[in-house]
Amino acid sequence: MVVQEKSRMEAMEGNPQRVEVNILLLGAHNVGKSALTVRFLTRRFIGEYGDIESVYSRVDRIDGQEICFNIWDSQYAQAGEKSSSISDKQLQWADGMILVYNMCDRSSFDVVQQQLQQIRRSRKPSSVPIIIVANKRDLQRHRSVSGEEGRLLALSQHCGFFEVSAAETYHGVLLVFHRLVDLVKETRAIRKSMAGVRGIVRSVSAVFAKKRAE
Ligand SMILES: Nc1nc2c(ncn2[C@@H]2O[C@H](COP(=O)(O)OP(=O)(O)OP(=O)(O)O)[C@@H](O)[C@H]2O)c(=O)[nH]1
Repeated sequence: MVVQEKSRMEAMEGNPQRVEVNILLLGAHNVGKSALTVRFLTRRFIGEYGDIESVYSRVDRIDGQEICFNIWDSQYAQAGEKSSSISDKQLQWADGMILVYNMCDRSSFDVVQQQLQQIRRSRKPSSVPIIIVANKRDLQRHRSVSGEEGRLLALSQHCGFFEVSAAETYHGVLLVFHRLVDLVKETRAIRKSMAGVRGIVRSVSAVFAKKRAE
């Protein structure tokens, strides 16, 4: 009996389940969405990136659990192109989002605020974890958005916040993706327990309704 319990515990600790997490990268043109994606996937910064919108995958083992990152590196439409709004397909697909701006370009910070508003209008607040990323930290001597402003926006919108340089370091970028996975897992756990509570409330209500009818 004791042996059985031990092997069950070992199986749980080894957790063979693979967790899939869909991450959508948003933000204005040229802020470094592809650079962050490529840095995370390959550890490299290659300098120039094509204009292809794609979904990439990478599997990592975090705390003994296999995590499959699916990353949608979106394209921001430039002036004269089609609408730059986030599509319903993107909103439905994403388990978590990374909103990127270039700390040296204030207009890209404005785009993040607009995109946040669009997300909040289309989904229930706090239903999707979001991390705001100020990129190009290596150029911070030219910064036009202070760290304080970024942090305040993140606080007011219940988002995570990081300042990174896709050009300079892999570690900071890794932290962003791993933090988002933690938030997605927390959100899923909350949803699951809420569903459990709703189920109990429904059963109790049904019992009382039956008793009243008798
Ligand atoms: N100095 C510096 N340059 C960066 C950094 N991240 C990206 N870049 C450069 O910024 C430019 C735009 O990077 P991309 O990753 O293509 O930007 P994007 O947001 O994917 O752009 P779109 O796909 O057009 O929406 C490229 O020339 C990159 O080399 C960074 O952290 N520091």
